[in-house]
Amino acid sequence: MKNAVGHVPGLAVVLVGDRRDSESYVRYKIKGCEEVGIKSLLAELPGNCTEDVVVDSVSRFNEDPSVHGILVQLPLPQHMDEERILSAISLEKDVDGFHPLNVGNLALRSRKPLFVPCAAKACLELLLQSGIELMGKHVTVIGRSKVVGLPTSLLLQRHHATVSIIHAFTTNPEEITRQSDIVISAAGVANLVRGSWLKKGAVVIDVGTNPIEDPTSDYGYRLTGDVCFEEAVKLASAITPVPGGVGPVTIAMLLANTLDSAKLAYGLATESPEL
Ligand SMILES: NC(=O)C1=CN([C@@H]2O[C@H](COP(=O)(O)OP(=O)(O)OC[C@H]3O[C@@H](n4cnc5c(N)ncnc54)[C@H](OP(=O)(O)O)[C@@H]3O)[C@@H](O)[C@H]2O)C=CC1
Ligand SMILES: Nc1nc(=O)c2c([nH]1)NC[C@@H]1CN(c3ccc(C(=O)N[C@@H](CCC(=O)O)C(=O)O)cc3)C=[N+]21
Repeated sequence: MKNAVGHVPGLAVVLVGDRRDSESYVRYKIKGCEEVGIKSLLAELPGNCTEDVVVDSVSRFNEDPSVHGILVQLPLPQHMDEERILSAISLEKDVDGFHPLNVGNLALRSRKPLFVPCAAKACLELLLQSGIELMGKHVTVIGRSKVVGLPTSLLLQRHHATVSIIHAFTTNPEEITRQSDIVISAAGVANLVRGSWLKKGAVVIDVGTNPIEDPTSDYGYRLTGDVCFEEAVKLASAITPVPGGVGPVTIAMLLANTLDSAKLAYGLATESPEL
């Protein structure tokens, strides 16, 4: 085994524009890096810059050997081609797991992606660490985005769960969730999932982080989940709160992906960890 002393993992974050929520999520990520000894680099670009400027920034981080993970904070400004920018991140540094090849390899059970998106990994980690069996269980994922819903549903299928996916065009979503052993909500709609949507004993994971106005808070808003917690907590056998639930675990998974990437780069690991 090679001596790991002196090897410092590095994470580069590209933040385009000045959305307050994005700025605060990026701050959490950088704080997380500081806490565990990962070097962080931040490229802050103006919202009106060109797509090429963002791609150039990504390319510089691709070339930088001290950087093992690159994250382009989403959403990007409307005028930018998200697909092009995310595809510019080199596969070995795609710690967000959004590169089409990583997504494709997650979908193909005969293959293994280098990195799995952090929020999906966080949901799985919460379930596994809580000793919740997945094989044969009916899991409903609300949302099908590249960031959360899609990778979560793919990852759970790899763990042999039977997965239903609900999106904005699903009629009678509550009929589906009421039959589910586990409900994972990532719709970005405050209080979407009511107590009446759940069967007794269901496991509920609330990924949603929705800002709602709150004049009593320092920032004028506070975060609430997709799940009506007061109702759901009466039925659920286990439930995650917002804040203080999936979010901090997502950050931990980003740090874990960055460490895994550094290990591969320094030859301290030969393949990505099992999913
Ligand atoms: N805690 C954490 O670690 C993280 C939290 N988040 C939070 O998770 C939430 C989702 O994020 P993200 O996936 O990026 O958001 P997107 O807006 O990209 O995706 C939302 C998904 O939810 C679906 N949806 C929207 N409204 C409804 C509805 N009324 N009923 C059913 N489905 C609906 C959409 O369907 P359609 O495809 O049909 O449009 C879409 O697939 C946000 O609140 C975000 O802040 C995100 C990442 C990490
Ligand atoms: N390229 C990219 N990758 C992402 O992973 C990504 C992204 N873009 N864009 C936005 C969403 C959102 N997201 C969150 C991560 C952590 C918390 C989090 O830690 N929340 C805490 C703190 C909330 C607070 O108090 O402000 C909590 O829920 O307790 C929330 C949301 C990652 N995302």
